[in-house]
Amino acid sequence: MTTAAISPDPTLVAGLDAYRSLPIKQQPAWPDADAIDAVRAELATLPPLVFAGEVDMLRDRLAAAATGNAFVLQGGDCAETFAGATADQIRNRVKTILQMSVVLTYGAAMPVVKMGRMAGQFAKPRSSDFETREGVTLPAYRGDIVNGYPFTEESRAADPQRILRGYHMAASTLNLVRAFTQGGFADLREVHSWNKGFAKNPANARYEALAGEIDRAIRFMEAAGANFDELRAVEFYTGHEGLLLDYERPMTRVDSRTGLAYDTSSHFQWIGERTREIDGAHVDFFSRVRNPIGVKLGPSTTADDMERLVDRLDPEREPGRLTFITRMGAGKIRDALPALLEASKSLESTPVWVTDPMHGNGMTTANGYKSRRFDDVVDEVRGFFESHRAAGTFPGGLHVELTGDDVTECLGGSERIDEADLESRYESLCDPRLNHMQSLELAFLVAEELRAIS
Ligand SMILES: O=C[C@H](O)[C@H](O)COP(=O)(O)O
Ligand SMILES: C=C(OP(=O)(O)O)C(=O)O
Ligand SMILES: [Mn+2]
Repeated sequence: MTTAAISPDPTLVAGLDAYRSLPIKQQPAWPDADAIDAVRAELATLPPLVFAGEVDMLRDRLAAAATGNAFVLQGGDCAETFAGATADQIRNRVKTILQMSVVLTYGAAMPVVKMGRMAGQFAKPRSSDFETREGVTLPAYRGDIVNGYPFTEESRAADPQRILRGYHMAASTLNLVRAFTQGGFADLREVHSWNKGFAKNPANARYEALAGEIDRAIRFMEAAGANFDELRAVEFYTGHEGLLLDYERPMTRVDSRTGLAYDTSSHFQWIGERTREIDGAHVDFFSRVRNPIGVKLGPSTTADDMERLVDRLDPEREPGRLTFITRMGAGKIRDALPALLEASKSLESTPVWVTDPMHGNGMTTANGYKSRRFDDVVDEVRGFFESHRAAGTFPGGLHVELTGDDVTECLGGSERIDEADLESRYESLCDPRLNHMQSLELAFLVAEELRAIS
């Protein structure tokens, strides 16, 4: 039986553009208004990157995390780059997320909702609109979808053609992610092979031991007659900061099945700490799409801010619709988070509570690198679990900047990366990421925290 397509409601469509008359932050200064309009028009004709039905499925999965029945793992680069969209780098990131999720699933006996900060994480909010080097001031780098990283006038000028390139890079990244996660590579029976190719280190050895246990359990169950063919494919979702509305708006389409608007640039978008003002463009725009939406909450968030965000973004109080990603900083989380958790109890909303232990823990080293201490990351994660235990709320997920490569960007971990080591392999164009080993170490720690509450 076929169902007739629902035609778009003109009021809904007009509402999607309401943000254009609201205050908006962190957008590029496009030099040519006609050029950006032409790009928006072209983007609106290109196929969606995700299907609305998948978005609905993710909302259901997040509803399970909101109610204590699943855990969300979201990871990937701070800033994806066009040059970094290679098969090797994408595979290493996917493998790292799969490995972390095995550690969490096995440790906590709980389904893990897997999501990349991938296939669209190209736009960056910045503390300053400009960067000065040796007396020369140019526009700040805002991500590959806006301008180039090289410090020249030409490269730093915002170029709308980059939006179309960003779309195509997202499409090819997503295509490979889908191939890996649907085509047998992510089969749980391959649990050992995901560890291959990574340098030997203590976290890998611990992973290998766990993979051995999983293997034995699978062989036992297979011998007992279980059919594991369902393990061949895994659900893997994509998300990125919904920052550049000249990308998000043209990617938003009215679903012919339901007549509702979906931002088809990815399954999930989050609103950043710098763009979450209640009467601003971003909150208005994302209040009108059906995707599950995240909001970053920094240490200055008040209970009132949170309540107003719930009213705007989750008026129906629908589990899975809203995710709060807290990024307080290790020194502040134990003071800032408990009050929000308490206040949330009277809102009849069930947000997914996710910890981002990266963005509140930035520092600059004496030799000039943006970095983070692994110990601070761990401390914030512990503070997150402690606060939830005390409040009786569910710590529903982890959001981290990571790469599957052996970079040296964050300090510490059992490899004891120090300031001098940062010089050997610092590749991020924005914030420092956990490397493969630090990511696995963190997953083991989170699994222990989860086991303690289950
Ligand atoms: O990823 C987050 C932000 O874009 C980043 O932390 C901003 O960095 P900045 O302070 O160097 O602009
Ligand atoms: C910009 C980011 O974070 P926040 O909005 O929390 O600063 C980010 O996640 O890259
Ligand atoms: Mn970042």
